[in-house]
Order: sequence, then structure tokens, then C-alpha cells
Amino acid sequence: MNTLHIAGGQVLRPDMTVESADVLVDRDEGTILETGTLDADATETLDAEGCLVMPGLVNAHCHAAMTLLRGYADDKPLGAWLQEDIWPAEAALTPEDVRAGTELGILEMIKSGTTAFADMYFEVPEVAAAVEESGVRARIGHGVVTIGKDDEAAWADADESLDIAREFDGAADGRIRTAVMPHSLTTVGEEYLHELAAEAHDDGIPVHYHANETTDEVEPIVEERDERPLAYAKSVGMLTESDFVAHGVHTDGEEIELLAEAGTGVVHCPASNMKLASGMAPIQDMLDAGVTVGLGTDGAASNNDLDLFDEMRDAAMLGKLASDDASAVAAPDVVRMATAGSADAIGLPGGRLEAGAVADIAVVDLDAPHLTPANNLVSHLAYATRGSDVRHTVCDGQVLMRDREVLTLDEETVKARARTAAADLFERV
Ligand SMILES: CSC[C@H]1O[C@@H](n2cnc3c(O)ncnc32)[C@H](O)[C@@H]1O
Ligand SMILES: [Zn+2]
Repeated sequence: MNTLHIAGGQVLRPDMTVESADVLVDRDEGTILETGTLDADATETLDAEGCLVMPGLVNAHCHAAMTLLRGYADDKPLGAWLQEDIWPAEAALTPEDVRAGTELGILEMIKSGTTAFADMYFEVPEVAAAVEESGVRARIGHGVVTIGKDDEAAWADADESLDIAREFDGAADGRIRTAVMPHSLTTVGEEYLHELAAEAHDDGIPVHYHANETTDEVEPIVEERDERPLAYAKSVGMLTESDFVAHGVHTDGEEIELLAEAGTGVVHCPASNMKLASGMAPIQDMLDAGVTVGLGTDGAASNNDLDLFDEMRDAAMLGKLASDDASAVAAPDVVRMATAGSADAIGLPGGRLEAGAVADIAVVDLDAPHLTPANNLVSHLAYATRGSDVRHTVCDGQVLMRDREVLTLDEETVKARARTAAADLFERV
């Protein structure tokens, strides 16, 4: 059998306990065969002495190509940031730019232990190619915006989202799944939302969109329709078990109940919410109500990195402030959010390290001053670990990074291509 032996580490179990154990992976099937004390004669070995072996992190809401726009526009609220800076720059992006930015984003994610992500953008065939080449897992989709477009252009955009979702679902040996992705409840008209949700669900494809991110986005819906945004989302068919929303910052108690009843996932993006001053999501209330909550970075222009360890710390800190309670959004909650919660929210396998699960794994080196002493490793993951502490990354049974060297992408080439693409882009805009 073609196997990978991750040897000599401690393993993070799905119940958030930690114990010394090896991990044996079936490289052909891309699954975990067993964990325990193993004397394996494996095809390939990864040394995990002094390390914590954990499920690969899942970035449940991202725009990976926005790495090209990192630091391009800071210190503005969402509306002004999008309209004055981001959308004009994105209008000048070429397919090659999207490929370069997505590769850079994936490189950053692999180097910080992320093995899967959900991505909303355009030029999606380029996103798919980057996912295929790099070996990660992703749920990808074309983001639809219909406001400011005539009917023909709006339907063309909506159709592109459906066509792309149908074409790429199952690509890259099943590592790529898709979703139909209307940008938000205010940037896409009601008739398009209806049609997108109905057609997507007919084909078993989920719907992903930004919702309840800012008060500026909630108020017009309430004024115009006399209902909250997530009640509106439900009425157009976009609040089902397979669907997942990004943000959910300004979500009231009734909307939280709607999410819990429907089984719709929420992706919390605390760094983006703080940077754009969007607000504080009621995450502890959502967890208490049984909502599936995942964690996302959003794009690198509103974060400004794609490191989910940062995001876990931000989620814990902001969750306490939002609840005015230091016991809220505790360390095990955020580790669960960044692993199983995210995987469940976006409907990809992963997030759990156990026999039979997909072999999507991050190996964290504990030998750093900021992780010493190793009093509580779950606490360390939530509050002290940095993406740069990740030593090896494995996805679908394949080693993507060994001893901090990424094997599927050439780091220097990816960085150089992204630098050139960004410089050329800013010259054009
Ligand atoms: C149409 S593709 C996706 C679209 O979303 C934009 N975007 C990035 N971050 C956010 C955010 O926090 N809220 C809303 N929209 C966002 C991105 O720039 C693309 O245009
Ligand atoms: Zn977003």
C-alpha cells in the first residue's frame, strides 16, 4: 500500500483532547487509515517529533486573488472601500492577474496550515487551475453582481455563475466543489436571487453570499421589505442546509433561529469585520443556538493576511467583547470553528483527524518561545500559534509542504509573478 507515516507527534482529536500518536495515511485514497502507536513501514514519512498534528485549517470565506490588492486600500468602511478603490481596481484585472493572485493566496494558506478554502471571485477557471496545481481542496464560485447592469448583462453574469458551478464541480479528482455565489442581498436583484437559488438547488449545488455585514446593508432591506435580511434570503430560497453566508454581523435573535432551523452555515470573518469597522457578530449566541459557524479570512485587502491562526485569536478576542463575557467564544470553540465548523459550513470533507477522514493535516512545530511552556495546546492554537509555526501541510494524502518547503508551487516564482501583476495593475488603474 502507498502510505504516509506522520511519526512521533501529539495528535489533536475531534473532541479537542490531545494525545501522543502517529498517523498513518493511505496516499492513494487520500484518507487517514489509523492513529496510535504505529510501527509502520511506510512509503513516505514526515517527522512530527515535538509537533502537534492537527486537521488542516479550513478558510470558509475568501477571495484569494485579492492578495494582489493587499495594502492597496486601507482604513475605510466597506462601502467606500469597495466603490472608491477595490471595484475600480478589480475591473482592470486580467485572467492572468487572477491566476497570479490566487496562487499567491494558496501559497500563503499552505504555509500557514490551511488545506481547504471557499472562494468567491471571477475568472474562476483560473482559480480552478491554481487549486488543481497546488493540491489544496476548495469550494469555488463566480461572484454575481447585478446592480448597475442592464437586464441582459445581469442575466449573463447570473448564468456565468451557474455554468461555472456546473462545469467545475468535482474537478481536480474531486478536490474542487462549487457553489453559486450571488455577491450579497443588496447587490443582486430579487428575480436573479430566486432563479440562482432554484437552479443551483435543482442541481444539488449550494449558494454562498455575503449577508448582514454592515448596518448600511441591513437597513435598506428592512425599509424596503419590512423584513430582516435573512427572512428575505429564506423567501428567495437561499437559506437551506447546503447554503452558507459570510459575516452575519448584524443578525438578530430571530435570524439566528432561522439559521439554526435551516442548518445554514455562517462564516465569521473577525479581522475583516474589525478592519472595516463593520461590527461584532453575535458568535456566542449563534453557537448557543446550534448554528454551524466556520471561520474565514475574507480577502487579503481587508485582513490583511490569510493566516487562520490570526483569525482564531481575533475570533476569540472579538467574541468576548461582543458578549461582554470573557468566557465567551473560548479556545476550543475557535479551534472547532477553524476546522470542523468551517468544513461543515461549506460542505467539504475535513476538519477532523480520525480514521476514515480525509487526510488533510497540518503539523505545528511547538518549539518556539511563544509556544513555551506547552501547558495547554488547544489554548496555544487559539491564542499563541502563528501560521509560520506550521512545519508540514498535507492535503488529500499528498504532502504539499515539507519542513516549510512548498512542494507543489515554486514559492519564488509565485511571489515574483504576483509582484509584477500587482505593479502592472496599479499602473493601469
Ligand atoms: C463579485 S466577486 C466577490 C466580490 O466581493 C468583494 N468583497 C471583498 N470583500 C468583501 C466584503 O467584506 N464584503 C463584500 N464584498 C467583498 C470583492 O472585492 C469582489 O468584488
Ligand atoms: Zn467577502
